[in-house]
Amino acid sequence: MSLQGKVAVVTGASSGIGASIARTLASSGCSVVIAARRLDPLESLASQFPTVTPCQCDVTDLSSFRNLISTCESTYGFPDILINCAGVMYFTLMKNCKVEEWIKTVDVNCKGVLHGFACVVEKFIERGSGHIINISSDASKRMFPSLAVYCASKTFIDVLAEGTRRELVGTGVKITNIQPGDVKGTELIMGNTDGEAAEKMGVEIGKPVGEGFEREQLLDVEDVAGAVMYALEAPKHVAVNEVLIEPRDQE
Ligand SMILES: NC(=O)C1=CN([C@@H]2O[C@H](COP(=O)(O)OP(=O)(O)OC[C@H]3O[C@@H](n4cnc5c(N)ncnc54)[C@H](OP(=O)(O)O)[C@@H]3O)[C@@H](O)[C@H]2O)C=CC1
Ligand SMILES: CC(=O)[C@H](N)C(=O)O
Repeated sequence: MSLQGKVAVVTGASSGIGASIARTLASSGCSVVIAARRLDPLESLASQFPTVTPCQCDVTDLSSFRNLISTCESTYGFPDILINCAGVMYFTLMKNCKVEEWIKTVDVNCKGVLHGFACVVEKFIERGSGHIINISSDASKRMFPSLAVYCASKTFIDVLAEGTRRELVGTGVKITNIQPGDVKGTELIMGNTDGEAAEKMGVEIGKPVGEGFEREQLLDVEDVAGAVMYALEAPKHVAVNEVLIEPRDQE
């Protein structure tokens, strides 16, 4: 299915995977509203494409998410596609009780996605079409030490999506979860604080994801954007419900 003329909203588009998805959609003929809390990187990305508009949004705040969808509606029309990509990941050992980081993980990764559903599902059903894509993680499929809360948050997304998908069978609405393994060069672990947990995972706090890994142990952001395109471009009668995409040499 061609994406020419479609309207998309991408959260978490100020860096990493979300920025790559936004670039790919814009290059494929979509009008895109890109969202995150940091406006500067959004504006810089938007300046490279005639049909990309930045919108500051905190996905943990429902009214902020509603404002994002209204901005899209008044600029390009109600979205055909919502990409829930905003997310945080903290390596934390449960014994170190980083409660604030646990709560933030739940707020962004779980509540943020729920807010996205709240803003589009009803209208998608009414229109008989619409596609929600969630950037989940392979951490929803297998547990990693030091990531209990993160794994739980991504499992929440998978279960939410599958439950909603079953409820919506026959409505024309599609929901896809993309479950990437380690992706190179994103800012996901920059703000981590539990040094003991990070050390256990063999990562250095303050460095982008993948420092010191072999090439075949990492995906590029474009690989994840490619998986998103695969799901979006599938024929109308095909639902790509999940895509587990990992680097060749990830254990
Ligand atoms: N890198 C990896 O190895 C993998 C990443 N993922 C998932 O991919 C997604 C993107 O992560 P990635 O690109 O790696 O990391 P980045 O840290 O580069 O991107 C995270 C994005 O989320 C945004 N964000 C964080 N909190 C909020 C918030 N409250 N409201 C709105 N936006 C927010 C950030 O923008 P800002 O700070 O400006 O708000 C940023 O744009 C996440 O959901 C992550 O879990 C999944 C599997 C593997
Ligand atoms: C658990 C992981 O490290 C996964 N690659 C992710 O970043 O979600």
